[in-house]
Amino acid sequence: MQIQSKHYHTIWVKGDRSSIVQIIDQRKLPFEFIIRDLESPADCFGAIRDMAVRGAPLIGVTAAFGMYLALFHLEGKNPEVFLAETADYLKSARPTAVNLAFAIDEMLEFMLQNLNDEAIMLKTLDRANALKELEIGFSEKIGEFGLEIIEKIYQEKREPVNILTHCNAGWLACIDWGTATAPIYKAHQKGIPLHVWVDETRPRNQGARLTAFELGEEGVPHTVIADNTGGHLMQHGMVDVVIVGSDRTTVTGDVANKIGTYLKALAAKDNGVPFYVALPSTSFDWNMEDGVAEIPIEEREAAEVTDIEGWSGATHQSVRLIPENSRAANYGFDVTPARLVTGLITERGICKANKQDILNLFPEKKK
Ligand SMILES: CSC[C@@H](O)[C@@H](O)C(=O)COP(=O)(O)O
Repeated sequence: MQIQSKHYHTIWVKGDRSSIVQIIDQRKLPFEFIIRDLESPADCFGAIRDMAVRGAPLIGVTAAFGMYLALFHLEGKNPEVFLAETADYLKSARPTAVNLAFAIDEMLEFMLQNLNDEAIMLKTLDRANALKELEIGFSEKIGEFGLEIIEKIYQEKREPVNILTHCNAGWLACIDWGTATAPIYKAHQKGIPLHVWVDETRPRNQGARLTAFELGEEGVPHTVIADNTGGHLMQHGMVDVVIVGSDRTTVTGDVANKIGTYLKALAAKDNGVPFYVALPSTSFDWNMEDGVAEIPIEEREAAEVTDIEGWSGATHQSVRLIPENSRAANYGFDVTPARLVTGLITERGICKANKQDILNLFPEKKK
């Protein structure tokens, strides 16, 4: 059963019930469209850890709403201590995406400053909503800058532009627009003919399930491929550009993104295919210099590799994929060194993946 076309944000506060935050549960898409209520920091933690919400900007904003929901659970507690503990707790939900710590730190600072304000509920809600709008605005700007890359390729080629992407860095991951997908949506809206190669993105298949769903909803021509196909396509001139997202990019331009991204970057380098990373400034780690050595890489349950989920008719099923006595490892992300990255598409423009160029774009981050 394919769900009906509908474009939502991926998180919002429930109409007249400001103590309830709602999300689209991404675990059952594209076959089931489920909206879930989050009513506490623990609900937000669970949604992030179990990947009902996922994608760097969205998990940051979900945690921001988690901090807001903490205000409904203050009774009998020391507010300063409880909020600081809640911040640490939410930060521990997933380790790699830096947007999580960014959003939580912003919220904690704001809430501690306004603890004695009788309008703290409203003000904190406004702050969480402002972070949500910030991410949406960043994604849209990324789309405008990234459009220039696709447009230039089309002007030279005069044939549909073939773009390869990995995982889901789309509106589901970013509340609206997406990072890697925003340039694609902008180009499609402008009438530039294009086609997207969608890596399935084992083990959780965010490409096959979510990116393909998104592109289909928007009417963007696309083809889902097994994860190992990209190199072959690049060798045969079938990819004009690779655009991916990022969970954490160092100030030197090393890029952590979904496992398998690094191999795509290597293949792109070997074949002279431009490899772009689209990311908002909230996905930069301004304190890290060496991505391979320093970025914490999430390891998830082996069951995501040993078993595979699918839908048979209206039934959701999970089946074993590997021998009962074989072990499985499940690294969630890898790091693509800056030397393999053609450019970073940010909300302020496109820059090379090196410290000088990144800080020229974000001079306020210079130390
Ligand atoms: C703008 S989304 C960038 C990344 O968050 C995305 O590419 C990705 O790797 C998501 O991983 P996920 O494990 O699904 O949260």
